[in-house]
Amino acid sequence: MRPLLPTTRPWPLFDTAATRRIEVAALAATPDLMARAGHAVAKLALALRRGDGPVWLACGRGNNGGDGRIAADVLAAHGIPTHAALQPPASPPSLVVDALFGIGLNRPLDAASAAVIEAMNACSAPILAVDVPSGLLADTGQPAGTIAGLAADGVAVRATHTLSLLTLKPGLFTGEGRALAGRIWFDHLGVTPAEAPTAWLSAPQALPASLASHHKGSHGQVLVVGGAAGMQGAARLAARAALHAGAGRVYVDLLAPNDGGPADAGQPELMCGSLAECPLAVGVIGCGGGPEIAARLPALLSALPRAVLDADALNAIAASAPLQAAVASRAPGTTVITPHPLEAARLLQITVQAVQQDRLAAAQTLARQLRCTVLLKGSGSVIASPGETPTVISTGGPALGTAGSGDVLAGWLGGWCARHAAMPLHTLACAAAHAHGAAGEVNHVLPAGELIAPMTRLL
Ligand SMILES: NC(=O)C1=CN([C@@H]2O[C@H](COP(=O)(O)OP(=O)(O)OC[C@H]3O[C@@H](n4cnc5c(N)ncnc54)[C@H](O)[C@@H]3O)[C@@H](O)[C@H]2O)[C@@H](O)CC1
Repeated sequence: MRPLLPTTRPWPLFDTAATRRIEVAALAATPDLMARAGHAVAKLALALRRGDGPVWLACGRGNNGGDGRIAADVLAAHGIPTHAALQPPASPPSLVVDALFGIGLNRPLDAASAAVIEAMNACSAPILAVDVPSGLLADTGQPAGTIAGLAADGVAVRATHTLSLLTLKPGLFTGEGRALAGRIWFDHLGVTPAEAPTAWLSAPQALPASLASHHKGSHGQVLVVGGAAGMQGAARLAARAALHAGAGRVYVDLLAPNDGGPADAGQPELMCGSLAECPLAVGVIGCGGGPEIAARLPALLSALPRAVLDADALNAIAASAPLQAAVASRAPGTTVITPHPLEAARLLQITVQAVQQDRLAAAQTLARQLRCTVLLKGSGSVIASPGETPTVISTGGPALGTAGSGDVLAGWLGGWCARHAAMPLHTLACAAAHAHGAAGEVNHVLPAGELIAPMTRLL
């Protein structure tokens, strides 16, 4: 057994309904699934235990608790002191096994359950969550919350490790799931699902290498339109990213007066240009665009063959039904939008909380409404396109939470759309988001422009 991430292969994710169907189908041939699950938990528990104290197994009433009770028996058979109860042991535990709730959690927590979760979180020992950290919804990666009036709303186990059993669940990889699950392990219990996945978990994607005969004309053009007064850096970051992603030519159309100056004094390869000069370019539209971008959008949306729409372009589209219709009427497979949760909320006319409550559903709804690829940013970015199984990005971290990081992603994606013109936008969006996330997995502050060099090294 080894931790799942980082992964070199994509993994299928299955929501609760699919997991239950898989479980029913598997139980016919493999009636000892729970014994397998309990043994897997015990095996990992043995490896994670720190010190000589008892292993505290907090076991709920359902099958998640059943896994925990079998693990307790296996550990005891190995001579490990165990404490299978909802109250903590008298002496500090060497490991906490959270087997309170798994995929069966389907309503807000009551005070008693919240208290058990808080007691687990208060332990200094590592916490191994069985299947899903208790309190977290397996489908969405959001805490189930507590019944009205409890102070501990949103309480969930903060696991150091989670052993996902039978299937991998989407909620472990998006929303709060990434923060609560800790290091994720997986045991398929010997079952190969026949179901189509609910979503895919991303892996690095190899893109086609250039041929020796390729030249700058083969590598496509990008036109970045944005950079209103005071926000020109956003457009320049996007343009630099497009350049380093390998676009043959990158033009910048700054919305603030540039008085004949260079597109970017620090990056002489970038050129000034406009829609009239490069009508066949991939558009990267909206980075630092301000309200001024709205007036440019109708012409850009009707002319450019491929477009990445970001930031203020999305705010303008959210505020205008004709612009929404213009996006939706573009040819299928030619448009990507890259909203963060607030931009997605504006586009969907719902709250940010509603977007975050079910990020997969929000991205899929937007993709359907605007008939385009949606890259919903945030912890566990989600890519959805009409007719495609969505992808959850397995990379990323808080270092990406800085101004300009989204501009780099939009520009990079635009660069890849230009260079790899034959590849589907959905694939390119997944690949770009994965690479961007991988570059951001550092434990130090990372100004957005400094994402570009590690992304280049990942090529
Ligand atoms: N059946 C099997 O053979 C297998 C079961 N597995 C385990 O079984 C788990 C699913 O088991 P269950 O379907 O029994 O579900 P759980 O064990 O997650 O919990 C179900 C129980 O909790 C109750 N409940 C839900 N939300 C509650 C709340 N907020 N407050 C209080 N009670 C609440 C439900 O009414 C139900 O009684 C998986 O997560 C996994 O750990 C896996 O080991 C795979 C094999």
